[in-house]
Formats: sequence, structure tokens, C-alpha cells
Amino acid sequence: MTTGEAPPRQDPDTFTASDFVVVANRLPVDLERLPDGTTRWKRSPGGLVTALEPILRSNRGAWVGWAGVADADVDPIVEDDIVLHPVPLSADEIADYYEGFSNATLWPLYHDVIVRPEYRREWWNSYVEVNRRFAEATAKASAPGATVWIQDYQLQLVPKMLRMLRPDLTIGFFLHIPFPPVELFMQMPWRTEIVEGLLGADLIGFHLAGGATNFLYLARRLAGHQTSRGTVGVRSKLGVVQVGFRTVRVGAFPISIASGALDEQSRSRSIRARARAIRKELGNPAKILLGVDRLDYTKGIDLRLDALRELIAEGRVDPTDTVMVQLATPSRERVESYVQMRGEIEMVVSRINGEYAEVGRPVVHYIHRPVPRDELIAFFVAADAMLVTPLRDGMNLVAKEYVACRSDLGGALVLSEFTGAAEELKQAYQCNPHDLEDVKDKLEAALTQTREEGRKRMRALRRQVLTHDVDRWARAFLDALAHEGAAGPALVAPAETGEPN
Ligand SMILES: Nc1nc2c(ncn2[C@@H]2O[C@H](COP(=O)(O)OP(=O)(O)O)[C@@H](O)[C@H]2O)c(=O)[nH]1
Ligand SMILES: O=P(O)(O)OC[C@H]1O[C@H](O[C@H]2O[C@H](CO)[C@@H](O)[C@H](O)[C@H]2O)[C@H](O)[C@@H](O)[C@@H]1O
Repeated sequence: MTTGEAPPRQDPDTFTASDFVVVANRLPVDLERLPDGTTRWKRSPGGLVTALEPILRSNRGAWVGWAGVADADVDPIVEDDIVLHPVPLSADEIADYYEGFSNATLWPLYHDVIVRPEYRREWWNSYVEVNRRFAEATAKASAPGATVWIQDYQLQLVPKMLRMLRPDLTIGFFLHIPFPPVELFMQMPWRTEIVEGLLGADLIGFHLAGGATNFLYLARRLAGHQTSRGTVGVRSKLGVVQVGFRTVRVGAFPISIASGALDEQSRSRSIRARARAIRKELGNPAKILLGVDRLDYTKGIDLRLDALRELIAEGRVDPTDTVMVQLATPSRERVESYVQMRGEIEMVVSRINGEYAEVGRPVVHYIHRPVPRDELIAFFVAADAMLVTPLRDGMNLVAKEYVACRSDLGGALVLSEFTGAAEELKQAYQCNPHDLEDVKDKLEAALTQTREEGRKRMRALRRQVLTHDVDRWARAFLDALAHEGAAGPALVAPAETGEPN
């Protein structure tokens, strides 16, 4: 999506309602207010935008979402063939709905309680209110009988609210983060409301079959509906929940990237030249390690730095010949747990450099700002080992992007078992991020692999990523959504609830 100056106001009546509407907390671009009072659009952070933007562009649909700043009173605009419908949020709503309930309650609860979730009633009230506003904006943006695809944990009440406003719509919902184990979900004071909110959709998608199975159990236990019982497959064997006369289907659809386009981009002469220049600028080290993440406590940035520090201390990695680059996009900077984690990470970076760097030759290069897309691709091409070590991650598109960029079959991927991507990328150096010795061993193995071993692994990884791209993800989900009245598996009554798989 192109970014630049905010376009002049347009008459909102010039926008007709759309047949295909994506609804997400954020628009694919954020409005940025500059010190001189002018505004411009810049690309929004995160994998959700990376994945959905190309699909919406090719479908000429509409996108309903927040413009990323408080009180932005912006009329709908057209950007790259997508009609953008901004939903305004006040400063209080950003604090309570976005930073509060979405990112200090749901985010830690759904990511294994790595940080303790806070349950505050005023945050919940704001979440309900903002979800209602999104539902109303979507009802307005959707043509009769349109297909609406609601995204992610910030908007779990929208399916039910939208169905009440517009029963004519076909409604899909996709969760981009993990759906938690039942025992953790049961902490949520508003657990039944959330399950019922999601059940307003015709199809509910998760990255992994485990999340879908957990949800089916909760639909029986909390909402008292009949559901199917057998295991849910990947892009197949959907689960079924009977909600009155409606049948809601539940499935696993692992998201991916536009891998073909990225593969092609990464082969370009300019990217290759930039990758060589990066190596030179880093002092031509024997090995370049790379981390690319939003600065989030789920991503395990601290533990990969700890692993590197210990490997150097034990003489297993040579700090005079090894360089690590950590690109960390700022994220949710007013949420307390993020402030704290940033301090901790920056301390480890300083400690490693304090102990092992020479003047003009840092061991860890740490960039706390987003880098341009082309530059990021050049880093992927240059890196000898990519470190993806989250404690929990819904998917992790960075892992797939690295693989797509390695048509030379070079490089090595160190990948946490606790990412969605680990279910598909079996030939990575998979590690348990809770076991520092394991992370160290896998990092060392990635750095010392033979050329043949590396090529064999990368070839297999590329086969997976190139054949399972984001179009396949979207097609699988949207085909299942369109497939009215499919014969589902046999239903089980709520009274027969057992433990989830
Ligand atoms: N252009 C650019 N993209 C970035 C940067 N850092 C991360 N990204 C992209 O943001 C997305 C992150 O997605 P993912 O790994 O799924 O994690 P998420 O942040 O939790 O959604 C990927 O498409 C990355 O390439 C950056 O500095 N610049
Ligand atoms: O909008 P933010 O609060 O700045 O956060 C950015 C996005 O982060 C999350 O991304 C997730 O989606 C990816 C694509 O499915 C997936 O690979 C990753 O594991 C998830 O963490 C979040 O879910 C999005 O809603 C945010 O926009």
C-alpha cells in the first residue's frame, strides 16, 4: 500500500457499499500527525496487515478499521483499490479498549499468561462499546448479502452484534493469535459473552486445530450448544456448533505470506547488492544472526540475547567474527509490560556490547524503529541464521518470510516450537524457548551446519512456504465460508461434554 500525504476530504456518499468487507482493529495504514500540523499515512505494523492487504486489493473490497491515532475524524478514502472506512477512537478508548482490554487482558491471557492479565470492568465496558461501533460501521459499509470477514481478538463481539444488525450478511471471523487452553480461558470474567460473540459468525477460523478444538469444548460448556466432537483437520474436517437454527463451523487455517512475490523480490539485483553492502557495513563477519520482531514480550527477544551471551562466554561463538542484528519495531509503547520489557532487552544488548564489543565493532546492532520493506528483505538475504524464539506466537510470518527470501538455499532458521509456524516448518532448528540450553544448542547447530545440511533443510522449508501462500489461506477460508449447508460431522449434545483434546 502506498503511503504519503493524507488525501483531501471526499464526499462520503460517493462510496457505495461493498460486497466484500474486511474488519480489523487497524486499517492497513496509520494516520501520522506531523509536528507542523499536517498528516500523512504510513503502513501499520504487524503480520495481520502483511497478510490481508494483498487479498483485499485483488478483491477490490472495503476495510473497516481504526486509523491508529486518537480522535481522527476521517471520511472514507480509496487507497490502492481498497475503500478504507476509518472508525474513530477517543484517547480514553485507546487506553481502555486497545491498550487495556485488548493488550493487557486478552493478549497476555491468550499468550499463555506470560504476563499476568488484568481484568478491569471499565476496560470491558469500553471493549463492548467499541465493538458495537465497529459493528455499526461495518453494517453501513456492507452491500446487501455481502461477505464480511472480521479479524482478531480486538473484535470478538462484532460477529454477534453485526448479525443482529444485518442478518443478511455472511460473516467469517479469524483469530490471528493463539486460542488458549480451556483452563486459562476460564479465568476470563466475560468468558461466556466472548464465546457467544464469536458464535455470531458462520465460520470461525484459528491458525491451529488445537485452538479450534478448545473453542468447540467451550461452546458446549459455556454456551450450552451442541457441537461436533472429533478432531478438526487443517483446512478440512470442520467442527460444527449448532446455535438454534444456525450452524456455525469452526476450522484451522494456518495463515501465510505472499511467498511467490517475496521470492521474486528477494532475487532482484538491487536487493542482492544491498545484502552484500550490509555484510560489508557490519565488518564482513563470518556469521550474521538476525532477529526481526515487534518489540513484544511474547517474541523471546531477551532469551535469544541471553543464549548468544552465554555461547560467547563459553567460547562456543566467536564475538570477533559474529554479529547479531536485532530489528525491533516499536509496539504498544504505553502498556506497562512493554515498557518494562524494553528496558530489560536494552540492558542485555548493552551488557553484551559492554563485555565483548570493540570500538566501532558492536556484537549486537539494535534498531528500535521500523526499517523500509526493501531493507528488511536485504537483511533476510544477508543473514546466516534467523532467530525466531517466541514463548508463544499465533503464527509468526517473519519465519516464513526468511525462508521465502532464501532462493540461494543459504541460511538457517532457528524456530521456537511454541509458534504456529513450527507446525509447518519442521525442518527448521526447532527449540524449546523455555530451555535456554536447548536454544543455545540449536543456535550453535545453525551456525555450524554443513553447506549440504543447510541446503537440504532450506529446500524442504521452501517447498512448504512456496506451496502454502497467503492466497491459499484466504481461498481455503473464504471457500469454506461460502460453502453453505455443507454436511458437517455428527453433533454431540452439550450434556455429553468431556475434556478437550
Ligand atoms: N517493513 C517492515 N516490516 C516489518 C518490520 N518488522 C517487522 N515487520 C513485518 O511485520 C510482520 C510481523 O508479523 P509476524 O511475524 O506474524 O508478527 P506480529 O508482529 O505479531 O504480527 C512481518 O510481515 C514482518 O516482515 C520492519 O522493521 N519493517
Ligand atoms: O496492531 P498492533 O497492536 O500494533 O499489533 C500488530 C498485530 O500483531 C498481531 O499479529 C498476529 O497476526 C499475525 C498474522 O496472522 C501472526 O503471524 C502473529 O503471530 C500474530 O501475533 C495481532 O494479532 C494483530 O491484530 C495486530 O495488528
